[in-house]
Amino acid sequence: MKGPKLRRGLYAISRETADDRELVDWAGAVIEGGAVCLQYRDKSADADRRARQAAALAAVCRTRQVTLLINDDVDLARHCGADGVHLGEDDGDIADARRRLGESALVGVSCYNRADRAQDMARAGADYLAFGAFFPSSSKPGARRADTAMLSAARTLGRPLVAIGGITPDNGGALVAAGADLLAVIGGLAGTPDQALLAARRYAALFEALPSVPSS
Ligand SMILES: Cc1ncc(COP(=O)(O)OP(=O)(O)O)c(N)n1
Ligand SMILES: Cc1ncsc1CCOP(=O)(O)O
Ligand SMILES: [Mg+2]
Repeated sequence: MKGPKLRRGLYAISRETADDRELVDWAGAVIEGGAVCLQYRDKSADADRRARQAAALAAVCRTRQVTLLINDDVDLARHCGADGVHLGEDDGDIADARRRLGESALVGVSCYNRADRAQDMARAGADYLAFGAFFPSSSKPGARRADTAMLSAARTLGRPLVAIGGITPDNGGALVAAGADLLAVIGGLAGTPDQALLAARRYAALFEALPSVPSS
């Protein structure tokens, strides 16, 4: 039996910060603005900070009933009680993550601009397929680029689709119209908590304005 469900909407990804309070305030603001899913993404080698911050986000997300995924790190996801993990092509496989996290864990994967990988990952049981970067991203300048045709084609795979990379409230509508179920955003949610809240509202509004694209 599957546990947490992935809702359609804004998928907010954290920026790295040494300031725990700033991270928690940001999380509260984007959730208030309508984010349905959060990802803790910290590529630092500071294991104590990662454990502390992931636990803090887990507490916020539990209280607000928002899905929490951890980037890259299955052990951290298990220790903090997150709903699951996000895995890229070098971050381990779905079956191993499920063995370690349990059957009900959510496991989302990066597919970049690769239709073959998306098909393989859908077969392997990914809970969502992420494509991108759709636009230049200052958070990940070297990210491979994808186009909206990939999203439309991936509707046949029957999995929720996530779009990432340089997404703003102004360019995100085209991705939702092309079939994205979630928009994953880092830089567009930067700033003070008030700024993050207002930006989150604008992303969330894109999903209210546009119906979900049926799987073909
Ligand atoms: C929702 C989402 N999509 C893609 C990524 C990128 O994952 P990956 O390619 O493993 O790169 P890093 O984020 O680990 O640098 C993501 N994190 N989240
Ligand atoms: C992690 C990642 N993978 C592809 S683009 C990207 C960064 C997304 O951040 P932003 O929303 O600031 O472009
Ligand atoms: Mg990764």
